[in-house]
Amino acid sequence: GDPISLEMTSLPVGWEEKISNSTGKKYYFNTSTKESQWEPPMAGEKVRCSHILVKHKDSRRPSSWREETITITKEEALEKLTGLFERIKSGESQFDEIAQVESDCSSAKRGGDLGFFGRGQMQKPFEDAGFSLGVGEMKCPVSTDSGVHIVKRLE
Ligand SMILES: O=C(N[C@H](Cc1nc2ccccc2[nH]1)C(=O)O)c1cc2ccccc2s1
Repeated sequence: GDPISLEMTSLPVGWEEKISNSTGKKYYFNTSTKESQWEPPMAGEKVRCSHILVKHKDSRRPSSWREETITITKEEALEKLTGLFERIKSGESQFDEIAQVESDCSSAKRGGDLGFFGRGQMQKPFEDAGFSLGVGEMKCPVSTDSGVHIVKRLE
């Protein structure tokens, strides 16, 4: 039969090893995020999520680009969040358009896109939601010290 080609796959999917033209040193390039880094990418599993955050008066930092001092209660924040979630589920509005206008996270500028993250990088309830979702799925509400979120897994 055909010779079996054994390819040593030590890099996570989407990463390539390259040689720097200026230094001749090895570096690593992510073909989907276009990120490059000198250290080999952690082989740990990663997910890419976007989110919509509604902060409230008890949030860790009750301030955002939207509002200097956030005074709504957690209950009011949840009511706002579920209203946004209904608009997204009904197809009335797109997730990224809502995030750009309504999210209290600075990622609002990127339609809520947080990029890729591995375990141990985000607050635990958010991480657990991100790693429990299938690609394209959403979870609402997810509560962290920052406020209440709609989480959507992108990759
Ligand atoms: O922690 C952030 N922003 C905080 C709010 C916040 N708290 C979070 C908790 C979990 C996941 C995302 C979260 N965003 C803020 O603006 O007060 C991040 C902003 C951005 C922007 C781009 C990519 C990653 C991140 S993480």
